[in-house]
Amino acid sequence: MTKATEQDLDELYQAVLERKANPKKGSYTDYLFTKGLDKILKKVGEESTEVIVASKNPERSELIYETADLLYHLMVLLAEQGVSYSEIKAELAKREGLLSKTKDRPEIKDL
Ligand SMILES: N=c1c2ncn([C@@H]3O[C@H](COP(=O)(O)OP(=O)(O)OP(=O)(O)O)[C@@H](O)[C@H]3O)c2ncn1[C@@H]1O[C@H](COP(=O)(O)O)[C@@H](O)[C@H]1O
Repeated sequence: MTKATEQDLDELYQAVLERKANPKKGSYTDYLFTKGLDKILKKVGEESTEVIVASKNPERSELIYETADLLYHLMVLLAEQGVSYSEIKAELAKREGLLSKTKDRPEIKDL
């Protein structure tokens, strides 16, 4: 468990999964699961746009806020679609291996 002032993505994904397994009245996460995939996709789209807009604002706090919103909605999407966050981490780890092998291969460095 990270300290109370931080929440990592594993913990966030677990909290979202827990809410899916045990719906709670008044919970926004429960509201999204009840509305279903199209609503979740709409939120992912909106939050992605908000990250783009925030990136143009010199005030970094807006980008931090909108990125947190996007990551949360992505975790809800993964849970809805039955994809675990561990699978995303495994995919990233595979790429790390791939990219380290490309270091001596300038012709594929842009992969
Ligand atoms: N990390 C989040 C989180 N980030 C953002 N949000 C919610 O996402 C919504 C985004 O705001 P918007 O203005 O875009 O959406 P809205 O207008 O309220 O809703 P829509 O009408 O667009 O559906 C807000 O209601 C936020 O409260 C979150 N809601 C929950 N979590 C975490 O999810 C877990 C489960 O929480 P509950 O949802 O409270 O059960 C806990 O760990 C929470 O910390």
